[in-house]
Amino acid sequence: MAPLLHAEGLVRHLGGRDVVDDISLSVPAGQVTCLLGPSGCGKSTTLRIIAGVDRQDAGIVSLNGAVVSDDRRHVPAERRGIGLMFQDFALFPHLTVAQNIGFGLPKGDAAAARVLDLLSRVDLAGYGAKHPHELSGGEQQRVALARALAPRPKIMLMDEPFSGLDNRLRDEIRDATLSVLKQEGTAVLLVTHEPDEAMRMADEIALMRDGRIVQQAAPYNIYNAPVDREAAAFFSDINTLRGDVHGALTETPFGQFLAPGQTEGAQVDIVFRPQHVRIDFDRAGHGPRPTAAEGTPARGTVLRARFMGKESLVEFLMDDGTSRVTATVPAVFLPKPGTVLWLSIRRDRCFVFPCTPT
Ligand SMILES: Nc1ncnc2c1ncn2[C@@H]1O[C@H](COP(=O)(O)OP(=O)(O)OP(=O)(O)O)[C@@H](O)[C@H]1O
Repeated sequence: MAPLLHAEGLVRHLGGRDVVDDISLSVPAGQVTCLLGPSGCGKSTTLRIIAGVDRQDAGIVSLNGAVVSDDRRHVPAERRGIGLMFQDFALFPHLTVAQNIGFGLPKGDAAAARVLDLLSRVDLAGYGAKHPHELSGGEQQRVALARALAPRPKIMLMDEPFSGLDNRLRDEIRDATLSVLKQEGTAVLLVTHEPDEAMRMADEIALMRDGRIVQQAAPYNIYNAPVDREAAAFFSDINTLRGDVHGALTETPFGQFLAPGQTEGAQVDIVFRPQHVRIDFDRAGHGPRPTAAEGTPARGTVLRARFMGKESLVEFLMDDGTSRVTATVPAVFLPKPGTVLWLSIRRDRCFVFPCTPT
């Protein structure tokens, strides 16, 4: 089946550079895709081009199998059959909640029934006669969602739709929004700079950097098979051990790692997340035995330990005198600085990348 949204080779020059630099992207029916990346990487510009509120310098946008924008054609935003939701919900202050939701619908019984149905779906049954100023931020967000969904768009384009909300409310509203979008079967392209939000919402994440998509995959795959060190670091803290390649192997305090495809003498980074480090006590200068899964353990000295709420973060200087490793441990584990402990790392959770500047 053809994707609902397909963008091919999008380019946008702004301020003397390509802020969108050859973006290609597809969103299938009913699927949530998150455009994720740091501030300024070009997410919003990409979304605005797809919405039709900005125009690309090169590339094609197709919706439902029909080209809506290329170098000759440009269907305006309001005729693309898309739902739009931006950071500021921009409800009409002088209209009631029901009038806001029904704004884009032809007047009639069907519209009234659709408004009532949406009010109950977003858990605001009975709120139809209120005005936006009488609602909390979370309630206003739900009205904006209902308004965008009212004309039954096949695709919703959302730009940081939860960023104006209180932290405590955000998770709840994200889940509720996702459930309404899934019930309606709407495909979604959602822009966010928060990895947690993308992991929570997305069927697929398109990770952006400097105007390009560097990796597009399901959340599990993007987290567990990042394309490079920066992609790994975008989702959590990471540890990096740098080493030289000799005979396709790299020596580290945790034994040798395979560095396939790397040239002799090149530098590589062995990257792993703090939650994949296991800590053992020192037994008169010995640690645990090496295992196939965890490889050779290495000894380190605690530099600092901090309690972070759900877990503790312990930083080590390894016995080689230069490598530093951070481990996260569930609950409270606060060894004193200077304590000697042994660390093992999950070999299947280590990534070997060509060295990039830190
Ligand atoms: N009209 C413009 N003129 C010049 N530069 C622009 C213009 N609009 C955007 N930019 C620049 O293009 C880059 C990409 O902007 P964009 O808003 O798409 O990024 P973003 O990834 O959505 O960032 P954020 O998460 O901060 O919104 C930024 O560096 C921005 O300063």
